[in-house]
Amino acid sequence: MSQSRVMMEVGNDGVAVITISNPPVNALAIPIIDGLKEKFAEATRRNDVKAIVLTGKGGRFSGGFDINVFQKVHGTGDISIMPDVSAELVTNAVEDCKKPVVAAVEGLALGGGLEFALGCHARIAAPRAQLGLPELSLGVIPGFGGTQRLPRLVGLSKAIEMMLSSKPIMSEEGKKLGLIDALVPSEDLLKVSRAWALDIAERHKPWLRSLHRTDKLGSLSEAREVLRIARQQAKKTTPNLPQHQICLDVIEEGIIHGGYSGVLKEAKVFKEIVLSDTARGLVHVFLSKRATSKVPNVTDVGLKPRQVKKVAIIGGGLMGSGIATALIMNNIFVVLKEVNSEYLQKGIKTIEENVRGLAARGKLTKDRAEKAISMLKGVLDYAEFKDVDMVIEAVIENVSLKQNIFSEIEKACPPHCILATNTSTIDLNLIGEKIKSEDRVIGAHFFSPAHLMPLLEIVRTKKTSPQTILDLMTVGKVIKKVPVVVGNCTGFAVNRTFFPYAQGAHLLVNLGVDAFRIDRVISNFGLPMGPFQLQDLAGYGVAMAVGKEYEKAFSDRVFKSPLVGLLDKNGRNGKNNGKGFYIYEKGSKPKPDPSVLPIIEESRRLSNIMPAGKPISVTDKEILEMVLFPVVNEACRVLNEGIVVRASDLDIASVLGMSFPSYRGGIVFWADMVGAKHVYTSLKKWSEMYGVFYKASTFLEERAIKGIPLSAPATAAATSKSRM
Ligand SMILES: C[C@H](O)CC(=O)SCCNC(=O)CCNC(=O)[C@H](O)C(C)(C)COP(=O)(O)OP(=O)(O)OC[C@H]1O[C@@H](n2cnc3c(N)ncnc32)[C@H](O)[C@@H]1OP(=O)(O)O
Repeated sequence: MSQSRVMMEVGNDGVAVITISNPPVNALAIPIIDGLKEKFAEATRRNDVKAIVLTGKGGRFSGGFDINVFQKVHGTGDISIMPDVSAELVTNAVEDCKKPVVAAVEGLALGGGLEFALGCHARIAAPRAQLGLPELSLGVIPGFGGTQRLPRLVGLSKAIEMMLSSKPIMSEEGKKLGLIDALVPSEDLLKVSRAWALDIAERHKPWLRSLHRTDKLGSLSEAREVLRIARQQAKKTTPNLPQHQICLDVIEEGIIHGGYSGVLKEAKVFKEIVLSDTARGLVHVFLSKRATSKVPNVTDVGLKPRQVKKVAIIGGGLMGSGIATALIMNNIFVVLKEVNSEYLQKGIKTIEENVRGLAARGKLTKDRAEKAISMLKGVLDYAEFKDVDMVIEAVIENVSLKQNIFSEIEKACPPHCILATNTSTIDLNLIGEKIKSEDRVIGAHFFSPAHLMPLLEIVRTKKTSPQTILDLMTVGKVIKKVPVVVGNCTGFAVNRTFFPYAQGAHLLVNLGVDAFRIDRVISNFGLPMGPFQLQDLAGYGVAMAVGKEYEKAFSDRVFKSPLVGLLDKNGRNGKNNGKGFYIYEKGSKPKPDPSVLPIIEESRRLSNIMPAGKPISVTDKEILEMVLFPVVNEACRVLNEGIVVRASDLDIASVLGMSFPSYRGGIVFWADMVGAKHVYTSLKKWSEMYGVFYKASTFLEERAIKGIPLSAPATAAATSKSRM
């Protein structure tokens, strides 16, 4: 097996070309590592081999160590699965090889892939190859010597920037930095690399071992200063991520005690950090994100996605204009329909501002921005709908209005056209009730701002055809979203799961807990802002409108807080009108607004739930759990009802739709780390103290009692209830 995946060919020139072949990205799986060990040993041994070229098949050098192995380590806790690559292979077999080794890099060299190239004696690259060490984004640090060799090739500051940001550079920049020795057209890559390797063998070119170089490191005091500043910055920007400080410590070891000492420390620390909760969470998110593109009976039944070239959007409000922006920026023609020219012009203006704003921030070139804007056409009737491939309705949340629109578009659009709605709450069966083509009705639930937020929740009904789902998934990918296919229910997967989030926070405030403390606890946990600041941002109108929907759908477990109504009555509408829980001043962080306190007091008086009229006393941990465990509880109901294909889809949806911290792996993953039993017993206790809002779901109760993880696949009984 290993032999078939790492190939070696020895040419008449005496150069052995060792090729990694593991499509699609030539990940360094364990058989590949074994194959590399074997081929390097053979090439070193053979007398007819003068020099070696290491390359990857299919236009990609390597996407790094096989991330699935991390998952196995996490599942088993057995770190011995990890092979010794850093010392035994990259250092001893490659860098200290008796024959020169040149890396021929094309497409990408990431993580362990780049680390192999760093261990070679020269690196020749094709244009636009991505070079990077993204390990920190997986919660680990580079483990094949990257923390030592990269600073020695590109300088300390640049190496730290590349590792801490996890962002790759292009081979063109790599050439300027000295990471790449020569940049050559793809077709010449192997030819030039072979010649380069022979030149080293014949001493026409220098035989450089990266680990032995010191010329780019600067003096010890300069290096210490660079590290000090990097540590300070990392502390500020990534306070919950241990891998950043650890990576800097490992880099420092090599600077003080020499590269090989650094390599040894790196290997030791790597084995510890790979087992950290952060690595578990981030690896889970990486693999789960890719799993969302596998939808049973949709992506595995041989259907081919049809191309969507032209989309009509009905409604140019905040959502409609954001969706239109996302589409035109990715080369899809958009027809924007509004009811009158005033609204239409407003919608078009918003879209143009969105696109030009992105160009101003350097996200796309001016030319690309103008091209995108030219792909938009505003209309006031349905004439242009005759050749659209998809319609996305994005009008206000009104059932009969949506039903009328669906009847009209069914007549105006061609028979293959996807009929999508961007509703965030209304039952899709209701929206499609009055038309014949219910198989083409689907939810395209974007998150605001739609041109920036990465999640696309695709809502299917029992009648939606697999082709329609596949086509919308494809559009999602074209516009660079992560499409997650979910079933139909109030709030769908994300908003439904998170409806108790704001309610839990309100319940605590009404029990006497300080609102600003709650926000602090939640943002320290890793969400970008707490629930009250989030409500300020969305405006209280949204909170009141969706609150009513949830009261209708989940009357057995909602908490009705008088607070939002009171804020509204007092003329407050959050950030919109500058009167929220916080004071918003340009250029400074939001500050708690003391004038909101009497309104909170009034709410407490009205709700009258404080035990014996006194505020409850809780720890920060309890605050966190009293806000998030009800969310976990609702997630359990979503899983039980089969609203998502797999638990990890809900993790991805929570990370991308709600900004749940990715390093905690998503809502279900986090709950399993905390333990279903603890979630259940806590909820049980609080439901006895504070009422039905905390009542544990049967799914949670069963799993807690039986010791089954919440993420374990549903039982046969539950599957039969699936809404997918
Ligand atoms: C010890 C070492 O220091 C540790 C390491 O090397 S850790 C690994 C470091 N490398 C990385 O983080 C790179 C991770 N991969 C990526 O960023 C992207 O996959 C990529 C830029 C390589 C390619 O992106 P793209 O073309 O959009 O394809 P993408 O869908 O992401 O990946 C294609 C397939 O390759 C898989 N894949 C990509 N990189 C992988 C890796 N390092 N290990 C295992 N599988 C990998 C993906 O899971 C996906 O599998 P699927 O088809 O079954 O869903």
